[in-house]
Amino acid sequence: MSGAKNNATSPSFLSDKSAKVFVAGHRGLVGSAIVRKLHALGFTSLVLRTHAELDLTCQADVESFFAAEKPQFLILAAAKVGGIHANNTYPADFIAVNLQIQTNVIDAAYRFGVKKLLFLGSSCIYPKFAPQPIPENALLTGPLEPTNEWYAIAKIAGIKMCQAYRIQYSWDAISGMPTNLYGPHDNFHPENSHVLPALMRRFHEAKVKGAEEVVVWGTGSPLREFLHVDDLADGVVFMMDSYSGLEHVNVGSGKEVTIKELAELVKEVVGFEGRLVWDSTKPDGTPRKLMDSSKLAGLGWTPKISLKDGLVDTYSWYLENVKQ
Ligand SMILES: NC(=O)C1=CN([C@@H]2O[C@H](COP(=O)(O)OP(=O)(O)OC[C@H]3O[C@@H](n4cnc5c(N)ncnc54)[C@H](OP(=O)(O)O)[C@@H]3O)[C@@H](O)[C@H]2O)C=CC1
Ligand SMILES: C[C@H]1O[C@H](OP(=O)(O)OP(=O)(O)OC[C@H]2O[C@@H](n3cnc4c(=O)[nH]c(N)nc43)[C@H](O)[C@@H]2O)[C@@H](O)[C@@H](O)C1=O
Repeated sequence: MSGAKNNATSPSFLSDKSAKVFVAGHRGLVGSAIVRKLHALGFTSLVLRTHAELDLTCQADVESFFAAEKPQFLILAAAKVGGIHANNTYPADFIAVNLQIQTNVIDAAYRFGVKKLLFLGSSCIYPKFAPQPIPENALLTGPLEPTNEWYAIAKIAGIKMCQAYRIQYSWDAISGMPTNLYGPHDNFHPENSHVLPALMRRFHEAKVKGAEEVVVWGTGSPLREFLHVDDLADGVVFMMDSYSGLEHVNVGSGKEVTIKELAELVKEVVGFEGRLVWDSTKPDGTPRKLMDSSKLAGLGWTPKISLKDGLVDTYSWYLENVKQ
């Protein structure tokens, strides 16, 4: 990353709590956590639009929105998101919708005077067999995991778009790469969600029905790193205030578990007492994707919420908000 004009900076994010901040995707897992965090910090002028109010895949509508609202800061948490099955089943949606949203939003944000933008990618941008823990510079060093390469290609394009606008226009666009996330407002869809909310719902429903077994996908051997979304929101605000660089930044917990260990933990938190049955016809995906988050730690940020505490918090949210 040498030789680039990458020193664009903007005024401190936290110094003006009345600044207009557009949180795109504010009803999702990540966007809602960022809104909670910004409200707790005293931000008074958040700009929020649901998907129904503003379809970010529509360039003309995005332009009209920016022309009218002129936000000063932008956190891009709107995207087409899903677990391994959804990624594998709807590749056209994952590449097209994500390219459309991020291209429209990043370009309009620059042209309509946003001072700083943070783009959210994902740990799936890295090669399937990247060195572990995965450093930022492992990007584009090997083939991607096939189950999510369409989504990953879109996310890589988003990182590169932020870099290109920083280099050509000295514009303060940064990218954060979160690991697998979970928490309140997650998607608990039985097939299209990520593993943690999928298992929480399946164990809960099995407990209520008195079922003897629950099916879990794959072999149980893949390793995953999980971060509570409130930690991510804290990290995003930290980056908005403290990071202005060309390279994307990993945001992880630094702790990994096998899917089998995760399943046992979710089972315990939910209180399901039956057996686990492994469906090895379902894909395992990447064998391991622990990120090296030492760059963010070196800047002064570390996560706080343990997986066990985060699961208890998420299950209590699920009981109050989702279960029938
Ligand atoms: N969940 C995870 O484990 C991880 C997520 N990330 C990244 O974090 C970001 C947020 O993900 P997450 O919160 O989990 O996703 P969610 O699916 O929970 O939320 C996505 C949000 O995007 C909005 N949205 C989707 N399509 C459009 C559209 N065409 N126009 C306007 N808004 C739209 C949705 O709006 P509405 O609610 O109104 O429909 C929703 O608020 C994404 O960039 C994702 O890649 C990265 C790593 C892991
Ligand atoms: C965040 C990340 O999320 C996706 O990648 P992933 O990490 O593979 O995500 P996942 O949560 O869906 O699965 C994790 C593991 O868990 C196993 N597994 C068991 N039982 C269930 C189950 O019931 N549902 C799901 N979804 N998985 C299950 C599953 O077989 C796999 O081995 C990317 O597509 C991409 O979107 C991305 O960036």
